Amino acid sequence: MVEQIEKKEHWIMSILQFTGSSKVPLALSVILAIMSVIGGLVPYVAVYEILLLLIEGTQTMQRLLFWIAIAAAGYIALTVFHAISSYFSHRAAYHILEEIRLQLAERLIRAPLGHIINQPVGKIKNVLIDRVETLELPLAHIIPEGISNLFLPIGVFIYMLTIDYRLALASLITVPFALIVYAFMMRNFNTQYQHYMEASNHVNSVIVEYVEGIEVIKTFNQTNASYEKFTNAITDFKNYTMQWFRGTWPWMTLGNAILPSTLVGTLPIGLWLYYQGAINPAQIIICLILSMGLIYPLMKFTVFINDFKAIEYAIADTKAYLNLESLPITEEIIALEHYDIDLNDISFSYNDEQNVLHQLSLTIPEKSYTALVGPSGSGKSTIAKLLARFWDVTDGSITIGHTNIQDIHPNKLAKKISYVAQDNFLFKTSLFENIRMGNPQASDEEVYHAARLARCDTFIARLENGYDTDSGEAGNKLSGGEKQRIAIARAILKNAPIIILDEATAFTDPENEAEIQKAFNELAKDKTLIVIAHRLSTIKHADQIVVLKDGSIHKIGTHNELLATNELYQTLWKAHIGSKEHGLLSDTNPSQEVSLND
Ligand SMILES: Nc1ncnc2c1ncn2[C@@H]1O[C@H](COP(=O)(O)OP(=O)(O)OP(=O)(O)O)[C@@H](O)[C@H]1O
Repeated sequence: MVEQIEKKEHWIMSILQFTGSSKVPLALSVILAIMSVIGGLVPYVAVYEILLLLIEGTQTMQRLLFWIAIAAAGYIALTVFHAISSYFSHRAAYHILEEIRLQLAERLIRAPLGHIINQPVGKIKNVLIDRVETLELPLAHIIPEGISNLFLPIGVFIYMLTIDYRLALASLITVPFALIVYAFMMRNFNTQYQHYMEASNHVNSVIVEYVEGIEVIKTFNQTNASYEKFTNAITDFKNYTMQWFRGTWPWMTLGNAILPSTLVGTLPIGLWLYYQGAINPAQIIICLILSMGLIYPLMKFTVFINDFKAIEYAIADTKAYLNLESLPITEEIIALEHYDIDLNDISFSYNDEQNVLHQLSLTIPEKSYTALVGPSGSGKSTIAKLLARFWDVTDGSITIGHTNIQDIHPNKLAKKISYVAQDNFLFKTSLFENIRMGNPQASDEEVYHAARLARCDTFIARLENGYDTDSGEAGNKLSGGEKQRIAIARAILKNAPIIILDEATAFTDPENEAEIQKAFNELAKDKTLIVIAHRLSTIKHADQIVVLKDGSIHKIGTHNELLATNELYQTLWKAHIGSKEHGLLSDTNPSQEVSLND
């Protein structure tokens, strides 16, 4: 993700855009941090005054107590203002993180769903959780600590100038030398940091791949090769960071040794001025003390240089998602009178280069049953996803009830279509709540009824906690077919007039498959049904079967018409029957075969 660092806008400006209602806490945090710095200067002044009293011999208990009280008040102000500044900066930081995450979630919902599906889950999670989280620490700490580490030395230096400007300047004698060393150390910082981020992203993706693919790795006995890739990535990352560290460490040590050696200037010059009678003992003592503490806060501030880079990269990654194009959304609510679907001369390309659908036209009458068949890659799933507006068509239009789906508000469209995929996602809650998601207003009885219609009740009853079983716990115990039946129950509850069904390719259990068919039948009653068919025997009774080839409609007809006249359909049918005979498909027992219209 390092490829597109946002150059146009500085990250500070980007962060300010996310501050929203936390602008006031943020401003308060800055003001209080400055007040804390001023409080931090007071004890130095008090010590100087006490020194003066002692050297001049004018001290009285009352005067000494007065300055001690002033010093204590300054110290208390430093601590209290710093603490409150820190509180406000944390509040602002959490608010900014919340704002960024909400905006990201909003943008993900508005972006073409296909774009999101196309992204590796690990990458989105990485940005939404980890990258955004990296902002918290620096954002919360930069204001109170950054301001005090930067402004306290500046304040101390100004105070030294008021005591004796020559000693003040003498305290900076080492700074130019240290800066030269640091400049040398930082000469490749941007490039090195970019490489570091690349290496870090690589190692993260290899780890995610290793964990996600562990089943395949084991099945195909890839353990050694994959483990080697995994360990190599980790070792390479370690080697890279070590090499970077080795390259900078000597310079850092040298710079850190030179920078705080302020006594190199203040001690000889101070003594010389003292013997010249140009300054008094109080001036030399306080300047020596101040000069010794002058540089350390500045050195602490350098820690933030790394944090600034981390923020810059996190903001760039975040903005890459925030800048995702969003589907044009109409706010107008159009009432749909009926649900005929028309594909008018549609073409579609996933990558703006090559069309995968070519000027395709199709009419799907309301409450009819349409099956999409064709060789792998012919465009069946693409059509289904375009109907659900996961993407917008590149050319042409799709209408429902003569209304272009682009003119239907996405929430409304979502209400009208149930998309039952092969790989059905169960949310991390009970199976009962997973079904209820189809219609959050549904009563408990309606949920049970939908589950019964979708033939879920028997297998759910087998689970120890029944409907209350957590989906995570149940996930491992449920077959793909059983999960699909949960999705069907959800869709039955939703009761949308249009059903798109991606028929599962691989269910080996004939009993399960017959149950799925029965569940489909319940779902399909009185609905416009579009099935992406992988098993032709299940769609024999479809009103129309659309045979697709290379992204175009090859032929449309009923099963019998196509079997009699269409060569491609005959081939597909033979292949299907062949695989049945060879037991590759489960529906070997004709008695189990239940058509959708049975
Ligand atoms: N997300 C995607 N990004 C880019 N290209 C894609 C994407 N999904 C599908 N394609 C391409 O679009 C074409 C049509 O694919 P599609 O998945 O619609 O075919 P299909 O008929 O459903 O195939 P299958 O029966 O194997 O599922 C194929 O060439 C495929 O490689």
